[in-house]
Amino acid sequence: MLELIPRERRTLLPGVVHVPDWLDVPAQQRLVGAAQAWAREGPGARHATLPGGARMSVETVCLGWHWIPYRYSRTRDDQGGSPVRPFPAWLADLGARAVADAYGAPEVVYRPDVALINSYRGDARLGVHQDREERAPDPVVSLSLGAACVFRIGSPHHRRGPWHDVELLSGDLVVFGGEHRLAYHGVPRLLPDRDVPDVGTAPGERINITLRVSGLA
Ligand SMILES: O=C(O)CCC(=O)C(=O)O
Ligand SMILES: [Fe+2]
Repeated sequence: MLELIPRERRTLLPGVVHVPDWLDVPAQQRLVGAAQAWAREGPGARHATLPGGARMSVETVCLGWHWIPYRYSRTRDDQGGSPVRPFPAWLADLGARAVADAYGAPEVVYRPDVALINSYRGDARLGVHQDREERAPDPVVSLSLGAACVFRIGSPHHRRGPWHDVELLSGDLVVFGGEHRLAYHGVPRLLPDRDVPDVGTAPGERINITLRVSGLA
């Protein structure tokens, strides 16, 4: 169905920008194809295990640095120890365009070297957390593909809100940085009843790609 109410680009909080429909459908299809290939390579995507023993409901594959709750490694230490897949230059270029567009700052230099590709299915969700394993101040880029979701973001200081809840649809971009680089955020639920363009995700699946600058060497 046609989207009747145009969704506006919005600054949700200082440093937090939502750009609806940033990726056109062919670009979304290319990213989904790449995400599926990454998720199949080597030991593949996995449900990471939290320090308390709980298994995350999202399935994740990493590029550049392997994220294990809560650290980065060059090797997939919770999957047999093979080297993490390299971070592709084209994805860094896409990240740089995302930050420049979101912030309206073409001069900004942004060289991400980590990607987390999360697949959400069914009741999968992501509890509120900070992205704080990085050692660089650069923003986080988030690209949404497939099923819609509620994305929740608040302040860097309060784990329990108040929250800004925003619906993310396939093709949407969110950038969070500046004074909200360490904001608590999460994905409380998918919105399975929304129409989804045919971008190649499995039925009901949402894929999110987050790009970050690790600051690690
Ligand atoms: O799926 C999303 O939109 C957010 C993902 C996220 O916060 C993360 O991977 O750290
Ligand atoms: Fe996050």
